[in-house]
Amino acid sequence: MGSFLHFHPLGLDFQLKKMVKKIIDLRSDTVTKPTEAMIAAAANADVDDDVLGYDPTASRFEAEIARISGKEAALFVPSGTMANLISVLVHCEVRGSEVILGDNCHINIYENGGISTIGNVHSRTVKNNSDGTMDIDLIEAAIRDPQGDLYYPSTRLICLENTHANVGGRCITAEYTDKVGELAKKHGVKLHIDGARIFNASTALGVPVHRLVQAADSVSICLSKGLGAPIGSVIVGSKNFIAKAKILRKTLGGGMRQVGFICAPAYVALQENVGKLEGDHKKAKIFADGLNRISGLRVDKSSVETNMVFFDILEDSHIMVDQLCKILKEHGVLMMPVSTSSIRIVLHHQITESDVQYAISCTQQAILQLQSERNGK
Ligand SMILES: Cc1ncc(COP(=O)(O)O)c(C=O)c1O
Ligand SMILES: C[C@@H](O)[C@H](N)C(=O)O
Repeated sequence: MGSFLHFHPLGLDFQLKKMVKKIIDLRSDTVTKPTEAMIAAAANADVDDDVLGYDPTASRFEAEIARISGKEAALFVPSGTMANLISVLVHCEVRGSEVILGDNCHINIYENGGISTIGNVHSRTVKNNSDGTMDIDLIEAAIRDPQGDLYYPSTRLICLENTHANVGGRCITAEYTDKVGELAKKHGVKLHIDGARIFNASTALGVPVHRLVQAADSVSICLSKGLGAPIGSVIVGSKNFIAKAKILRKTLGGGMRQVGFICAPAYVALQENVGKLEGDHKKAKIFADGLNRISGLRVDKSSVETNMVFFDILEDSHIMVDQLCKILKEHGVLMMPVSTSSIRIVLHHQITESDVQYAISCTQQAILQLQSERNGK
């Protein structure tokens, strides 16, 4: 799977809005709009100053997500990027720390190198396999020898990502995570899971979230992805870890006052949308099958485990990704180019099965249009 090209929000010009009645936004599961229930929850939230004291709605929400994840405590933060940044920096609070992470993971590619530029943490990448894991023996080989501290950074953390976005939203099993956790303990290092889509993994594997993250010392969980909240992520971990995370959140400017106003919609998302994830996964499989029936396109069906579909435009089709996305945009279908020959689509609860069929049909028509233009017909 490629990484994103220069990602610029696909701005919608006025003409586009005139031409189509509905935008089918498949760029990400981050694009959902708050539901009426979420808006009502925000408007009626019981709030207070969460810096001077605590916001009651935030506290209730944090307690609930700590319970679900099987951890002692939780902390609401504005984004998944901040959740990962804070988690890594708390684990690696000693100068000269190093984190081991996948070469294709979100923290390594899409978070502006914040763990280094802000946190002075050195990162050491290990190749991500096509299923999102890293070979256990390669992780162990990357752990620095404490005897070499005159030369080497000190390994303090290993990061996993579940589901793994850049390999297609694939799930990491509890058994694999446990093995990495055992390795971490053996070497006295900690384990963080970027669980932006951990609920998708839980749904697809049929394994509770608390079991998937049992071996982790900390987890970041996004409410703003497939769960459909407008804003927010949560860090879960021990009480001591979360206490340190709360201070660092404030240091980073993430201390929020009446935060219940945005926790309330996130709470609604947690209560109402976990059950919809299975439908998102089903729509992804339907989409993948539909694309595979279009000549010139290919989807590796084995990689479609959750709500993401990456598809390739075959070289002999002579079709450019940007050409295809442009025509689809004119028909109200938005997709995310991830390389010069592949495109990502992400399903979410605001995409219907008929939207899926319409998008497949538009893709088929666009391909035919481009091929006939190329053949000069
Ligand atoms: C796997 C993963 N982790 C972390 C993030 C960061 O979340 P946010 O966009 O809320 O910063 C994302 C994307 O949004 C993601 O896909
Ligand atoms: C763009 C990327 O950062 C985001 N996490 C997504 O999956 O859409």
